Amino acid sequence: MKWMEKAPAKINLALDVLYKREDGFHEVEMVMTNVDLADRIELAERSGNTIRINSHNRFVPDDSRNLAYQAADLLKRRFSINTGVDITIDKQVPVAAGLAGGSSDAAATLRGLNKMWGLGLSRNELAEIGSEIGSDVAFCVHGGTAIARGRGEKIEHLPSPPSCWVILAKPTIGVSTADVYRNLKVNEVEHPNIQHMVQAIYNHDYDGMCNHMGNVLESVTLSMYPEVRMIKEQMSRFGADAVLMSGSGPTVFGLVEHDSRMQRVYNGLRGFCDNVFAVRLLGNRNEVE
Ligand SMILES: C[C@](O)(CO)[C@H](O)COP(=O)(O)OP(=O)(O)OC[C@H]1O[C@@H](n2ccc(N)nc2=O)[C@H](O)[C@@H]1O
Ligand SMILES: Nc1ncnc2c1ncn2[C@@H]1O[C@H](COP(=O)(O)OP(=O)(O)OP(=O)(O)O)[C@@H](O)[C@H]1O
Repeated sequence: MKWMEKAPAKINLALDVLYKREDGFHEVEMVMTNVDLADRIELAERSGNTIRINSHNRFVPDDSRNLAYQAADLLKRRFSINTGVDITIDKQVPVAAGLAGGSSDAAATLRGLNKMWGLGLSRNELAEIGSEIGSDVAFCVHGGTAIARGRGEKIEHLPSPPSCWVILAKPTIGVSTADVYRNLKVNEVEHPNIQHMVQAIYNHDYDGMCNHMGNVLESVTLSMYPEVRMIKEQMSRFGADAVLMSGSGPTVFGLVEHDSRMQRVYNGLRGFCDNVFAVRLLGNRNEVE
């Protein structure tokens, strides 16, 4: 029997870092939401007791470094499962992009194996297990739109934001999340107002959402990689309503309300950047059911 799960990408509409903690992680407060760009995960029972990763993408590790592998391994150990699993990853989300592709694959694997192995775990239980793999996994288990706090694992659900187009543009560099956090000087950056973003979402206020986007990690990545700044500038020039880097980057996203404007921004960016996507903001939890 085979199980299919969707693993959608996330963007950070707002990302604030409050302070560096004693465990080396940073205390964050961020508003995250899913977009309609997703990997597809196929899970199949496998004879023997091993986990095998299949992927056609050369940047995706096929061993225990893969976050989907780690998700299966955690469940197997914790619940003494003695059967194997084949995990096939149809990679659509760019790798090392700031879009939580690997975290979402891990989350989809947890959701799928929970069903396949009949574990009966709740979303909260799966998210707690997922947060051992990475800070973004808890959000990805739940999906939708949420405020994430702690190191990213404390999730408070929000309603869906106003619907719009999201243009994603990823320059051909990979960014190390650890490097970006390491280079952040919390007291020297401009902090976004998370409460204003949350209020805009509750009010279904598109302009408010655009006006309160902000990411403290952006200035760090921009100073390390000038090409990210160039893409931001181009996206604004072609007419996106608001433009921001997602997570630790390097992907830049632009929100666009109107279809006609979306084509102009998309076509304009294609001239500068190989990896450009025009997708819808999802933000609805049912998308990962
Ligand atoms: C940038 C974001 O993607 C925004 O959603 C997340 O904060 C990072 O999530 P992630 O990639 O799942 O991060 P993890 O795999 O847990 O951590 C990678 C590295 O980032 C740093 N890190 C991550 C999360 C956090 N709250 N504080 C940190 O300092 C740590 O050095 C850690 O070793
Ligand atoms: N299933 C996976 N898909 C993609 N990359 C993976 C996966 N598992 C492990 N990795 C490794 O993780 C690294 C980061 O990939 P990923 O696409 O998750 O980054 P990201 O989008 O920047 O994540 P985040 O936004 O959570 O920081 C890659 O360089 C890759 O080696």
